[in-house]
Amino acid sequence: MNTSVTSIKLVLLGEAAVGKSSIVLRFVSNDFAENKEPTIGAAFLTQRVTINEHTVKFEIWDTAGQERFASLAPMYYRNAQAALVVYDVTKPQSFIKARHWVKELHEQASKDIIIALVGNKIDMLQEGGERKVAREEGEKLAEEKGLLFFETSAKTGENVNDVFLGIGEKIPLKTAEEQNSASNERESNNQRVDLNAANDGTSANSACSC
Ligand SMILES: Nc1nc2c(ncn2[C@@H]2O[C@H](COP(=O)(O)OP(=O)(O)OP(=O)(O)O)[C@@H](O)[C@H]2O)c(=O)[nH]1
Repeated sequence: MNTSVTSIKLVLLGEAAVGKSSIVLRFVSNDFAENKEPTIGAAFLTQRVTINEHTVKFEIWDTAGQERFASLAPMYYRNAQAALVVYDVTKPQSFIKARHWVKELHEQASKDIIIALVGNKIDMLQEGGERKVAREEGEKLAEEKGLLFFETSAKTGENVNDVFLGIGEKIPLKTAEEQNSASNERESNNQRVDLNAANDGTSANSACSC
């Protein structure tokens, strides 16, 4: 069995209140909060999972969706190996915003970034909420742009783990030596990220004024 750990730097992007932090909370703590406070700046959390007998450590940057924080996003996606672009299936405007994020990532992020398009809050459809973004619209965008596609509910947990496992399965699992040299390279490119990453297993809400 391969005992090396592959770290995957992953960023979440999407309009405010689509459920980015809730998806992370479900994945990391298997929990949900009805009235979650908006993220300020960004939050950092980690979670380890086993994929094909290999340990993968997700280093997760959960960015704030509010417009006033939009200029900070490049700092978080610049060296990311994976991104979740999240929208709310009951909010068409959030799907338009998701399209913009996909375009920006393809123009500005690492050329081999793995992107998952995630339509969240599908539980609301069972509770009388009206679907405003058809599943086919999401699938079409994902197919056109080469993205993974999922519909999720952070509230019930439906498909949330599958998003992360899907990403983990797409990223080549590295040997320990390759992993060390990749993280050294990332360290020199982005010291701020790795300073925060030292807080393994904790979450940090960092109000960033940079
Ligand atoms: N019904 C339902 N509500 C959800 C779901 N995910 C999140 N919410 C609710 O939607 C609201 C916003 O969720 P957040 O996780 O804070 O959204 P966010 O995208 O991180 O928001 P910002 O931090 O402002 O960018 C909260 O009240 C959550 O409880 C879901 O899957 N279903």
